[in-house]
Amino acid sequence: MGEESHSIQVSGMQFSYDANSPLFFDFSLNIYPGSRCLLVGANGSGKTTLLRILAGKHMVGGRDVVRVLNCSAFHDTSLVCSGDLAYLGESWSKTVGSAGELPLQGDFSAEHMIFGVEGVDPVRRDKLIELLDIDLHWRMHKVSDGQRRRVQICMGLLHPYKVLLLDEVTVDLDVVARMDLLEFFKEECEQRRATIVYATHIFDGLETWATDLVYVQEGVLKRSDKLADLKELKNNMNLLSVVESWLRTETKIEKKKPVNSPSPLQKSSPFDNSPFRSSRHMAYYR
Ligand SMILES: Nc1ncnc2c1ncn2[C@@H]1O[C@H](COP(=O)(O)OP(=O)(O)OP(=O)(O)O)[C@@H](O)[C@H]1O
Repeated sequence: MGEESHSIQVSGMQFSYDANSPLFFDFSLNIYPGSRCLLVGANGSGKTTLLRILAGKHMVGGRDVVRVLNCSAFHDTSLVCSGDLAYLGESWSKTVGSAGELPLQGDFSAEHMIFGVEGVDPVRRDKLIELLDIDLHWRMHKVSDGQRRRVQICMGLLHPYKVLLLDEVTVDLDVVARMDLLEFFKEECEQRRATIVYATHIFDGLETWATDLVYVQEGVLKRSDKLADLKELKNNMNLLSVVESWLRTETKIEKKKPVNSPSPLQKSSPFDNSPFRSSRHMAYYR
């Protein structure tokens, strides 16, 4: 990577919701331009919080602690205003970036929403509308969750971001829309050296998509690896199995495992009624 500077740089970050128990303590992370970085971890491990901190939604320490594109994520509002930093979070109302804070839903069209975003390259806009298969006549109070999500994603991507933070945004999309969107993101990273951090529990198709894997456990950075260097993948494990094994080790479920229960590396089923299958593990299938 030579002397290239990081697009995301977190140095010794501390953050707590509750003064008595810090979620992040002395947390550091560096991500290079052009990376497609998967952010993984159990429910409650801090992924959403980390993405929100990177998106400048929480003030954390001084100007040097959380840097995005060489600016302070919280203090330099130009990052978001310019569209250089885009964040697509869980809910419609949380979306920031080029699209700004969006209204929830109402009796207006998808066209009204999308064409209301100013300063947009029409070619990019048309490409996104086609990619996401959006019908501009959709009335936003009548669409399905997946259709609403498509419009949200479209608006969040209208400006050519340099850093994109994704928090489980593909969860409502059908498989075709999800794969097309992932391919689009890949192109954006390769052609423009955009950086993507994607928190997800769904690993289908990501072995060949992602370049980096960051694993967070209860606010602690446990792993930060190039996918190409992951020995488990080289040994023909798939990504789901790798992450599953890390999480199972973390929760020490194996200690309780009865003799006939499946191997921890075996792909689990959403219909498995095992008493050891807590709701956190069902999250793989959300
Ligand atoms: N607004 C909040 N106030 C207080 N505590 C919070 C708040 N948001 C999150 N937390 C706590 O911070 C921890 C990390 O939550 P976070 O949402 O970042 O986890 P996550 O890894 O994104 O989880 P998931 O995979 O379920 O989305 C959890 O213990 C959660 O209860």
